[in-house]
Order: sequence, then structure tokens, then C-alpha cells
Amino acid sequence: MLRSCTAGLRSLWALRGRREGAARLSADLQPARRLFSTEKAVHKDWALPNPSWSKDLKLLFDQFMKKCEDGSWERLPSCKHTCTYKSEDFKTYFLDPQLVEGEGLSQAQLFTRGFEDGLGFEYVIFNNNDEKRTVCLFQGGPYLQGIPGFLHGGAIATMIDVAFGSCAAISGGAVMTANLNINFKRPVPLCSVLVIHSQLDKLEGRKLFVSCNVRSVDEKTLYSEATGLFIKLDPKKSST
Ligand SMILES: CCCCCCCCCCCCCCCC(=O)SCCNC(=O)CCNC(=O)[C@H](O)C(C)(C)COP(=O)(O)OP(=O)(O)OC[C@H]1O[C@@H](n2cnc3c(N)ncnc32)[C@H](O)[C@@H]1OP(=O)(O)O
Repeated sequence: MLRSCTAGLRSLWALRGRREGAARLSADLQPARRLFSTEKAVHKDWALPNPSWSKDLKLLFDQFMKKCEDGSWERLPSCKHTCTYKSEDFKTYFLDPQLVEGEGLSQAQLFTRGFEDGLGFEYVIFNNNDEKRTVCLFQGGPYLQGIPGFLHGGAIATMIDVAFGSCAAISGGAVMTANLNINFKRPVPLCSVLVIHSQLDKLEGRKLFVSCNVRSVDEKTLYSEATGLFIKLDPKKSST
């Protein structure tokens, strides 16, 4: 497995630079764009297949895109730079403009999108609004290694947080993680594809309780289970 990962690494480096092409604006993005209302049309969407995606990831992606056809599911676009966090919604809560658009932040980018193709976090999230749940398809690349040959627990936690964040934001708007609890049940082989099923369990005032399980592509292996608490930011409170 590691050998194929290393071989993949060589071809991945060859792909450097390809991702900075023109923005892809396809019709299937339109429903999800409602969440990202302040996004400029020029931002590239990273939650789309690239040559580093494994056959398994592409297959699952296609299956979920089919589910989007009747409108029950939607694919969430993903930006590398600030379109999510610089949204007007978040500015409301961070009254000090330095925090969201200070000069020192010109290089800021979303942590999970900061790697070259295939080396770090490759993922896409699909949302089912009626059922208040999301499915995140995630391929963890070689730069996310923890113990040799396996994904770092922090990388898994990060992906769970992102999946939870999306699930909670759909119901709560501008939310932040207050608590995460993860049970790591099996080590995850590096470069494998994971399916993270998240759901909103309870909404209690500003508190959104979410849970998820992390499984293999064939759903037979349960790698992790987690719960989280997200808090809808209160416009009357400044978070600074
Ligand atoms: C519209 C835009 C869409 C955008 C589309 C986004 C797509 C998304 C994709 C990316 C997704 C990335 C996902 C990364 C997400 C982070 O990485 S966020 C960064 C990590 N988190 C933080 O830094 C948060 C730090 N903590 C804080 O700032 C504050 O504690 C919080 C969470 C904002 C809450 O503060 P607060 O608003 O003052 O709330 P507070 O009154 O203290 O508590 C409210 C209630 O929650 C309870 N509570 C608060 N904290 C806890 C806790 N830890 N445990 C238990 N209960 C708690 C309180 O007891 C209280 O309960 P009640 O008394 O109401 O019953």
C-alpha cells in the first residue's frame, strides 16, 4: 500500500500547478451556493474530482452526484481562500475587522485546502437538507501520516470537524465548534477513502448537537465515531 502511495506521490508532484486554473462554475453548484451568498463568482471550487482521486472516491462521487439530480442532495462547493470565513455573516460576530481581513491575513487559506493535489485532504461534502445530514467523502493523502502507513488522528479529527461544521452550518448559519468527542476504533490506512456520515441530532437554542461515524468505502469497517457541539454565534455578543 505504501509503495503505491509513493508511486502516486511522484505523479502527484507532476500535477503541481494544475489546480490554479479557471474557476469551474457548473449548474449543479447553484443550490449549494445559497450557503455561500457572498462568494465571488471567480473563486475556484475545490470539491470536484482531480487526477489524484482514487477510483473509489470517483465512484462514490458519481453515485452522490446522481442523488443530487432529484434535489434531495446537494454538493457543497469548497473554496480555498476566504469566501467562507470572510462572509458577511461571520463579520457580524468578529467586530474587530483586523481579525477577518487584516493585512497579515492576505495569505490565509482554509487549512484543509492548503495541500497540493492528493497530498493532503481530498474531500467533498454532500448535504441532505430534509434529513439534516451530510456525507463527506474523504481521501487522506501521504502528508497526513501519523504512525507509519496510517492517517494521523488529528487529520481524522480535522475532517470530522469540517464535516460537522458543514452539517451544523446548514441549520445554524454561522457556527463554531465548542466540543468534539472522538472514539478512534481502527487505524485508517493512508490514502484510503473514508465515508463520514454526519447528522444533526438536536437543536437546543443556539446549541447544535451532531454525531457521525467514519467508515470504509464498503461501509464494513467502522473506523471512528464522534459527537460534537456547535454553537450558533450570537449577533449580540462579540467573539473578540
Ligand atoms: C453562514 C455561513 C456558512 C458558512 C459555511 C461554513 C461551512 C463550514 C465548512 C468549514 C467547517 C470548518 C469547521 C472548523 C470549525 C472550527 O474550527 S471553529 C474553531 C474552534 N472553535 C473555537 O475556537 C470556539 C471557541 N469558543 C468560543 O468562541 C465560544 O466559547 C463559543 C463556542 C462561540 C460559545 O460562546 P458564546 O456564544 O458566548 O456561548 P455561551 O453563552 O458561552 O454558551 C452557549 C451555550 O452553549 C453551552 N456551551 C458552550 N461551550 C460549551 C462546551 N464546550 N461544552 C458544553 N456546552 C457548551 C453553554 O453552556 C451555553 O448553554 P446554555 O446555557 O445556553 O444551555
